Amino acid sequence: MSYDEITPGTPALSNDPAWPRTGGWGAVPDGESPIDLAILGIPTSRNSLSPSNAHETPAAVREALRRYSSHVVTPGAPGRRRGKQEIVLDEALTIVDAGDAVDPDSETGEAAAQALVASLSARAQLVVAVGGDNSLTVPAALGVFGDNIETAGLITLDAHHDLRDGRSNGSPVRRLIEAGLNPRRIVQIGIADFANSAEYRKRARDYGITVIHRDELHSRSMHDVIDEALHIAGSGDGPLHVDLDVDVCDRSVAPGCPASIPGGLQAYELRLAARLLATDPRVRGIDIAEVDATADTEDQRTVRLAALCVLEAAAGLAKRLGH
Ligand SMILES: N=CN[C@@H](CCC(=O)O)C(=O)O
Repeated sequence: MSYDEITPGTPALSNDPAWPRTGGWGAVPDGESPIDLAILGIPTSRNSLSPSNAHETPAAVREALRRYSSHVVTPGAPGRRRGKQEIVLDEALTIVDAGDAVDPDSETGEAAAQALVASLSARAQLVVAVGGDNSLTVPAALGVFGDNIETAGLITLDAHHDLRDGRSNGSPVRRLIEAGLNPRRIVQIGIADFANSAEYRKRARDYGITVIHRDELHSRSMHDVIDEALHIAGSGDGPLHVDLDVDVCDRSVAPGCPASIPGGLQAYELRLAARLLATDPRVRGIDIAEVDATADTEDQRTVRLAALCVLEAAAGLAKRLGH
């Protein structure tokens, strides 16, 4: 679908040279020149517990990115007006699009996706992997951790523990622990009632995972929550990976996620979390999971939120790099 098809009646807007659009980033250049931000698609969907066409989402997110400008006013310290800076992401950062991993639902495809993330991570300050169902978190995180899994940490924004048995979108956190990730450096933000079970809650407790329940987020600022998460996940001084499962959001803003429920985070809360996390230099990878573009029938609002999370990650990275 072209940009003009999804915005009928606004051809002038799409052609305004004074309002350049983001996205459309080039492929990874040959050689070893450094990259600031690398994005790729990891289109997992076949092992999803709920039937999902999440494999169609990376392409939809790329299309949605074309709606937005990369103009950002980066905030100063919380509550302070000083320190604000105005930047254009596409000018401040070297951003590349590495395309999509092939058949990441299969074991060999998952290993190849992990290798692709690892190669990007060796060159880029931050890798953003667009899913795909939540099983993409395994190759995305393992690729980012590389040989440093023993010191690594994981932060999830997710309504679910993802500690199920087997291989699905409900098991990536357990699989990462079994691969060697220390569960005491896992922080799960936004775990929701009526979306998990006593058994999986017990697993989280037994592992020593830090759980910040959805209801806690009503009385704490996102800045405070993210600070705590970074402190715990980063305690090994190793690389951090962030899983943004969009089903942590309220169903009204994330209808394209099979498992989003009423009462979740607002869109701005997920966006703020993405930006704050990307600002920290220990965060080397972020994935965006569980959006099924074909179920996003309202007005593409879930795909648009996923695209904005990519841009928030870029804005956080720009701040990290001093822009
Ligand atoms: N990350 C998502 N986990 C959910 C998936 C549910 C679904 O696909 O319906 C879970 O384990 O319950």
